[in-house]
Amino acid sequence: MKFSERLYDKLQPIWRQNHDHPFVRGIGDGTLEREKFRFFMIQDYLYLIDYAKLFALGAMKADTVETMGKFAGLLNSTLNEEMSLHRQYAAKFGITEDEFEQAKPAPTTLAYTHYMLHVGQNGTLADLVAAVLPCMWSYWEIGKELSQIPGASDHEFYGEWIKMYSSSEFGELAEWCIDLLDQLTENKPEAELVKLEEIFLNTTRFEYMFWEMSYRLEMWPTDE
Ligand SMILES: Cc1ncc(CN)c(N)n1
Repeated sequence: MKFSERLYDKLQPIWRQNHDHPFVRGIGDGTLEREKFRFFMIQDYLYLIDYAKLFALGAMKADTVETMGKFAGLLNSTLNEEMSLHRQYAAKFGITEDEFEQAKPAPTTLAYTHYMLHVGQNGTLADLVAAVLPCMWSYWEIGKELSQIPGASDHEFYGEWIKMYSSSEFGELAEWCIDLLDQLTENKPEAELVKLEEIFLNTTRFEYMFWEMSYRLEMWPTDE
């Protein structure tokens, strides 16, 4: 069994919780309050800045020029394609560039990105890929599932988001990462696989927390 199949089978219960989260359901049926999506977009923009850095670290740790080039492509598509979706939504919400630049990460955003950057900086290439994969893979799964809801991809507000994450271009990037993790884990000892599983589990949990944070508009609990 490929390592990605083992991860997929093992983590289905948490993935289902992501798919069933009211934030995700609300995008799918168009009922999500715009204020929550606005909050999410700003936090996600900050998240993606750090996430893109993980791909730069991936290029550093890659042991072939081909893999290095793929990570460079992922960095480019995150900054210039995925984040352009956020810029388009920002324009719809009237969020200025300044507001994006001045925005501060919420605790969950900070914890999630710092965890990934810690793993990416201190771990192996396989550790890094295990950390970033739930992000790409789960959004692709969610995008595909929501795109099956009649009319969801044509929704005047949330349709663009669903189209981005259900697109074959996004899916190809996720598949490349899945294949890379499978290659990197071939013939690896069980102890190593258990460690990678733990990393993958942690960022899967953070994915759930990110939906929850956005749904609850969670910032720091102190008055400032
Ligand atoms: C929190 C989060 N996770 C995943 C993705 C998809 N790159 C995202 N934009 N934001």
